[in-house]
Amino acid sequence: MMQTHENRYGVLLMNLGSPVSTAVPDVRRYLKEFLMDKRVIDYPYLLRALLVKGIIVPFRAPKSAEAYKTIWWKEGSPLIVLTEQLQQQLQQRLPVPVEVAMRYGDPHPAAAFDRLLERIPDIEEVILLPLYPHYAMSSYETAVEYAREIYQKKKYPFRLRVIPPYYDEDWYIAALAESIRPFLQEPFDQLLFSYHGVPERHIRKGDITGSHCLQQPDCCTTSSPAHRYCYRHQVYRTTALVARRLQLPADRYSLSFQSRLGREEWLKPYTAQRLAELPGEGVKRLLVVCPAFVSDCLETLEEIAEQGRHIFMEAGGKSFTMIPCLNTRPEWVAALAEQVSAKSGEIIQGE
Ligand SMILES: C=CC1=C(C)c2cc3[nH]c(cc4nc(cc5[nH]c(cc1n2)c(C)c5CCC(=O)O)C(CCC(=O)O)=C4C)c(C)c3C=C
Ligand SMILES: [Fe+2]
Ligand SMILES: [Fe+2]
Repeated sequence: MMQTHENRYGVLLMNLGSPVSTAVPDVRRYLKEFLMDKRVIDYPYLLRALLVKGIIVPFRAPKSAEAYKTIWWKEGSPLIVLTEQLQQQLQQRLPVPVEVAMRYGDPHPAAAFDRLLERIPDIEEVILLPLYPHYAMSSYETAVEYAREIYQKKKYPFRLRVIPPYYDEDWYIAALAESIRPFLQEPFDQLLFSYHGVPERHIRKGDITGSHCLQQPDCCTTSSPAHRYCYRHQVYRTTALVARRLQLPADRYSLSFQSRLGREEWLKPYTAQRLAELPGEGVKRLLVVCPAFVSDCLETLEEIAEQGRHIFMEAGGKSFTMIPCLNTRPEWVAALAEQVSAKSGEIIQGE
């Protein structure tokens, strides 16, 4: 690849990560790393260690391993395979190197930074593109802070630029809405936007005003500087913008939160509960989309497409259609390529 001054940069796609296999010890190792993250389970270290290593992981690892077995592909974890395919597709559209890193497990961000440096020894900038459209302490924030820590510790010679959360950006909304549009051609009663949940406490903790989030029912639709870090506001916004673009009336779509873990109150309504209730409310033909995930993964392929479908059909549903994540849709790849080329992100380090 011929390097001019303008293209002495590289791209790093960052996603969550998966276990290396569906064997219980591998799932245990992955869950430990994931749940010991202080931004995921944000209790004091000793309490977190006791809870995670003593209670959650021993019970959850065998169950999660079984769940992973139902969705695993011959090439590996869908999340990893789809992220690598996205990398390859993006690479075909860009004149600069594209690498992948995961927040948990492999490939590690240090290995990805090293590869970028190897591919362009005089590289000036790395653009970090988190594959999370919304800001949450347990997703976007932990990925970016982890990459930043490694970047600072290893004193890399390039700048690090980060693409901010894109939950309300036209290029993301257009790609998401157009991925949904073909599914609206068949008769349906409602489109459910199911987002990964987080504890309500995380939302209050991230409130930079200290007095806005979850203090009144309409906090997320009342303008506030807190929204920059409010996951609930951001998913409401994505939903409203996609619905507007698709001209969906208010009674044809709704929003819920999935994947709750533990006993705390998480964002509501819970997806599993709504799936059990919807048929009784006359919603018999359901479409489901999961916009918190860019790549299909355990939480879409197993929790929604398998378990969620079962709950809905048992409750009297007639049809359940799962809309795939953006994965490697050409419009999505093209939109990402354009964003990266525009270098519109914030320089977080090395200015
Ligand atoms: C306290 C626990 C968790 C929080 C908070 C959380 C937030 C969060 N997670 C994602 C995206 C993904 N999570 C995935 C799996 C997964 N999530 C948790 C726990 C929390 N997530 C666990 C324990 C697991 C592992 C599987 C299981 O045992 O249920 C995945 C899929 C990974 C895969 O390999 O396919 C994704 C993706 C977001 C976006 C988020 C906050 C908004
Ligand atoms: Fe999760
Ligand atoms: Fe809010």
